[in-house]
Amino acid sequence: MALASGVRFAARALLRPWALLRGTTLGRTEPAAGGGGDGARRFGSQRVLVEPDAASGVAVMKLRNPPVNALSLELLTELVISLEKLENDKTFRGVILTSDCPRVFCAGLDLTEICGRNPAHCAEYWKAMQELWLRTYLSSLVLVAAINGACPAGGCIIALSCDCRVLADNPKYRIGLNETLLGIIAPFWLKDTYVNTIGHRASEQALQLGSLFPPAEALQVGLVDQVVPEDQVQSTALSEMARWLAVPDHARQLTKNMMRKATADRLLRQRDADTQNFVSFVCRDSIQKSLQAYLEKLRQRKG
Ligand SMILES: CCCCC/C=C\C/C=C\CCC/C=C/C(=O)SCCNC(=O)CCNC(=O)[C@H](O)C(C)(C)COP(=O)(O)OP(=O)(O)OC[C@H]1O[C@@H](n2cnc3c(N)ncnc32)[C@H](O)[C@@H]1OP(=O)(O)O
Repeated sequence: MALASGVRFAARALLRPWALLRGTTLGRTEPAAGGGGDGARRFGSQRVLVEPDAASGVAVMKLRNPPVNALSLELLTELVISLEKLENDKTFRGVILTSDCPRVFCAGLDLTEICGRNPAHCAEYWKAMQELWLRTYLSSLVLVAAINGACPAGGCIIALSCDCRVLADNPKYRIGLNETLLGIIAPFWLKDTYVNTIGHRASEQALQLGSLFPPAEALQVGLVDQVVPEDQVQSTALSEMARWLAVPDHARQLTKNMMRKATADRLLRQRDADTQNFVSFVCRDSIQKSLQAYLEKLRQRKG
């Protein structure tokens, strides 16, 4: 698809400067425990584990950046690269995104990447965040989020950019965009994604209040498509995947593109300005103070 290859090109251009990733071992392939043939070989990187099943054309991609899968620059980069690898391999038609960390799907932005960092680092970090969103939101693959833990803010961004969301029924696993409670603001493209998913009024309310929805409410508002017992998240995600894969790829992909292109284009048109806004916003003294205070609170709150 022309758009997808355009984004792919942009991703490659953007990714080049990150070649010197700290401690990254990309492209490693190893047999899965107890696995045998090609379909059981897994690959990935330090922070993203990919379990491909060639027979079904579905890969399970697990975030593993303990303790809470905070979106560090490395994790963002490794997610983009792993997804690109699967997109370039015609064997694969779908990806299930899930967490390898207990109780947390993804804690959102790694606040240590934007607290006390210089503007150049914050800019590099935000570009990586934009890239992951563009890459997932416009992916030609079917993406199903198997949300097996808490899913605030940036975690919710990842889930929202998938085609379908299955959430484990545990009251501790709340999902939503809680940015305002940290004294920060969701960027326009994230707001757009929220509105596209749950509608204008519900987004207006949830964004201002920084609502984190427990499973039943998340289902009711349309933030997730299914809520199931924790031990059925993976199997339900696979059933959902089968439903989406029953549709011919070209028709589904063109329809996805038709539904999402305008939202993505809005960011593509003003990506640099969005980065500058982010940097000047988070580097303000007052915002740095709120982020530091929030991090401190998180560190003191145990259990
Ligand atoms: C006017 C101009 C406008 C311009 C606007 C432009 C741009 C907009 C600006 C910003 C947009 C940002 C969009 C996205 C934002 C985000 O994602 S912000 C991050 C939000 N995330 C959260 O609020 C989640 C915080 N974490 C938690 O609530 C919990 O940790 C949990 C995920 C529910 C898990 O709980 P639990 O299992 O109990 O684990 P702990 O709380 O004990 O945490 C373990 C350690 O992990 C550290 N940690 C947790 N979250 C983060 C994080 N997000 N970043 C970094 N570190 C994190 C926590 O401090 C613990 O560390 P220690 O073990 O104590 O060292």
